[in-house]
Amino acid sequence: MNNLPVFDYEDIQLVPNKCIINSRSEADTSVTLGGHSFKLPVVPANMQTIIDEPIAEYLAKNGYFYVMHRFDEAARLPFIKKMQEKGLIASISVGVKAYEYDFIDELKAAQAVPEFITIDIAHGHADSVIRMIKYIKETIPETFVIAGNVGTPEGVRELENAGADATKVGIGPGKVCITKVKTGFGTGGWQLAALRWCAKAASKPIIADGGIRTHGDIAKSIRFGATFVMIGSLFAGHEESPGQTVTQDGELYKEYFGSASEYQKGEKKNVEGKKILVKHKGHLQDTLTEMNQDLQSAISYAGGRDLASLTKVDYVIVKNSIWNGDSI
Ligand SMILES: NC(=O)C1=CN([C@@H]2O[C@H](COP(=O)(O)OP(=O)(O)OC[C@H]3O[C@@H](n4cnc5c(N)ncnc54)[C@H](OP(=O)(O)O)[C@@H]3O)[C@@H](O)[C@H]2O)C=CC1
Ligand SMILES: Nc1nc2c(ncn2[C@@H]2O[C@H](COP(=O)(O)O)[C@@H](O)[C@H]2O)c(=O)[nH]1
Repeated sequence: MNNLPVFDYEDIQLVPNKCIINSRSEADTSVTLGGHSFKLPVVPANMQTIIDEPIAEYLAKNGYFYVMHRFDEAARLPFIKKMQEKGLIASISVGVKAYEYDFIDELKAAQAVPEFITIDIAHGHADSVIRMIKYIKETIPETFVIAGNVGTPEGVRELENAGADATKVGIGPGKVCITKVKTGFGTGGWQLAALRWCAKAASKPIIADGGIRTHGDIAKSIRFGATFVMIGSLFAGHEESPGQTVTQDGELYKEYFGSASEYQKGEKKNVEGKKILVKHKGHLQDTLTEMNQDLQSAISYAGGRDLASLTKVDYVIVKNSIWNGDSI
């Protein structure tokens, strides 16, 4: 562990290879998860200020993966039914409290089995999560289970061994996360190295969660072992984003708060998240389109035609020098 190379997104640059395509539009950014193909290896975070039902429906209809948040518990069953009636993928989140076991039973009884369930817990390397993975797999085995979050190879292995179909890596690298300062723990500041460490132990897909600040970080995540990346802050500022719109000094902003913030919890207990304002930045589809183009360009620099080409490129560690004082 003490010999583990420690770096984060801003410390890494990928090294270009000879280009083999004639146009970036030839590069294929599609990815498969749970037997379904998606346009981009990117999923908006399952947080209340990032995703709501209209966004989920938009993403599913347009070939993008989504994970609905778990904070409107009663809405989940009707949501699954509505999506499936429309022929769309149902992808929801659950916690680990006792009533969530009843909810899984309810899904089975109602024959409303979602294609994807994400077990969404701060400290996912836990017996409570292992029990829930096993219960879902016993009760509704056809559901693809994503479990997390973890930050170590042991965490990945234990959740995979319990039956998780994919694991989510990232403890505390999020933009509205305060876990690292409140507890002293996590992968904040070395998320990319933690991803690499975890990916080496994984035998199933990994979703890198938190800390993505630029579109180039998506390519870097894939280089270091992620199949998907989960992103909050870059999706928080859209016209469609569910967060409250706020005007300050004549500028438009959107609220973005942590799932463990007091704004989410409604009380100041075990708070590990905060609220920030994110600059309003137009429409969701514009960001998805730009991410797609940037990832196509990354694939061309990797010297390939698809995401697999990113997984083998060389890289250099350039400690904190990527910005060189620049900004986008
Ligand atoms: N990715 C990340 O770094 C983090 C993400 N979050 C997000 O915040 C939300 C709330 O998470 P969470 O608090 O887990 O959800 P819940 O409030 O639903 O807690 C789930 C269960 O786990 C218990 N629990 C929570 N944290 C711990 C812990 N550190 N040790 C032992 N038991 C624990 C809780 O009990 P009790 O509350 O009594 O301890 C509760 O029974 C989630 O959406 C999560 O993704 C939060 C922090 C970090
Ligand atoms: N420590 C906390 N982490 C949180 C909280 N709410 C969400 N999250 C995690 O952050 C990512 C999004 O990160 P970003 O850098 O892309 O903005 C999200 O998917 C969760 O894993 C929280 O309250 N505390």
